[in-house]
Amino acid sequence: MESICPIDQRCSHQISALLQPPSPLHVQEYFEQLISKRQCHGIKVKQDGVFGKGVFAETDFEEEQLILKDQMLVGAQHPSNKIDCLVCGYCFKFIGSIEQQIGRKLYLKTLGVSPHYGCENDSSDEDQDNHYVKNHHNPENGASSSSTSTNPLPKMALQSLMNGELSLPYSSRFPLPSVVSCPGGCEEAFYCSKSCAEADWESFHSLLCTGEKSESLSREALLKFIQHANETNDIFLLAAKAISFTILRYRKVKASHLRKQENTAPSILGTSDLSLLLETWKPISIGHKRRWWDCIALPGDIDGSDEAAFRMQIRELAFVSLQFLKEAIFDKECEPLFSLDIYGHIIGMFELNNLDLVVASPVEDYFLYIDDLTYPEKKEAERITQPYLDALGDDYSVCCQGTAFFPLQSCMNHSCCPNAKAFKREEDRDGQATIIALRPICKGEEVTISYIDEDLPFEERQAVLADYGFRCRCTRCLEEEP
Ligand SMILES: C[S@@+](CC[C@H](N)C(=O)[O-])C[C@H]1O[C@@H](n2cnc3c(N)ncnc32)[C@H](O)[C@@H]1O
Repeated sequence: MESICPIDQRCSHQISALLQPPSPLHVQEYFEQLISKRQCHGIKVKQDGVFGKGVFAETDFEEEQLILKDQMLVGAQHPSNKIDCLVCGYCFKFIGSIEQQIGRKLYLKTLGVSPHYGCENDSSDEDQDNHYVKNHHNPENGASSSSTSTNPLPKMALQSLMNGELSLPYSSRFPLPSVVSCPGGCEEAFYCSKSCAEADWESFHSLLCTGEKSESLSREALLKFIQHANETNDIFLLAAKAISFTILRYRKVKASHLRKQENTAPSILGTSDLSLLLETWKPISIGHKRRWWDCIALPGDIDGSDEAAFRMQIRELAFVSLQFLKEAIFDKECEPLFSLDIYGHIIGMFELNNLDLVVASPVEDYFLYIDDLTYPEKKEAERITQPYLDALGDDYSVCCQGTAFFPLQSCMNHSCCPNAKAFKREEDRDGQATIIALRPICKGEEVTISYIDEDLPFEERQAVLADYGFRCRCTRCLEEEP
């Protein structure tokens, strides 16, 4: 039976205001501000294209020229990747040291810590056919953890690597920022600097931290929410970040308004302000969205006659997740954000727009550097490094992987003959999205990327794009359509 969310009924007026597309003027102003902040003046977002919003060149670009570096609005490392890579929880740069990266990964594996922070083998089969998990727009090289570790090393050696007692040859050529702990004491989030720790705390983490300084209502409920997300779909963690971001912005803006009007009657405190909520929700309101259970493609192994039941199952999954989240961080003044309708639309927005978050690993660079040394330095170095490389197996090169919503990049439409692509260059070592021209692009031309492998045949491309909720009408598809 369908679960009823009382907030959907109670706040129907506010929910429809939140889901109303912002006016073209507001959209224009928002993107102009973003473009100026990002200093990527070669592009413009236009709203009147064939596919809604689109990004257009305001200048000529040469082949391989950088078009855009976009900062994410919300993003997260996949839980399963947290064993492989220790990265800043805000900017996603690798942190610690080469020794710490290697030691930590091997140590956690010897402890049998699984991607879901439980016992190994308890969930991997489930993942194989988990219909709720999807790969997002894949920029490039998304190497996945293959867990082919062969030769385990003694725990003592790994601990020495982690705590800095043991250093590996030439590792000082790959310096990483020192690890800064979470100010809330959760021991789950780490940062590259105090400023990243503070920015994350203020934007998202103060409500989602499970440490003793957490500002959540219930750390137990938060832990249940996180566990449920880790066991089902980590997109819920991203949705929680979007909600937390909006609540924290709402409180900040409201406090500053109140400071400005010191004489305002105290009764305004505690009353909900829809226009303020709409203002703080604006960055999310602008993203193209549909309800998750309406837009998700029907998996190939589900019969068409079971479609309604499948969509209901997804809706129920979101409902369960939302109940945990509500218990953990509910805010009466932002009540509509806890409606199932809004939750579904936030997740749908990620489904339709997100880009894979990929940051190359310095551990891979390190081993490649050792491999490139010449005799006798190489032999000497490998005497020490080879056991670690053997223990890591294929996993030595696993990059940071996650998913993120990028406000400007997400306005780029898809083409099966794109003129640009998401591509991390050697120097791009954090979570920003980087868009590069694939060929010369003239001023006025639309900048398009491919969300999928465009080398696939026509029907297969359409099947993969169904996951993104549309049938492609790019020039190539219109020509190839039978
Ligand atoms: C990531 S968004 C791109 C920005 C979007 N046009 C907007 O208005 O926000 C992807 C959505 O744009 C539309 N779209 C993008 N490329 C398309 C294409 N080649 N053919 C048809 N629709 C496309 C689809 O509605 C798709 O779900």
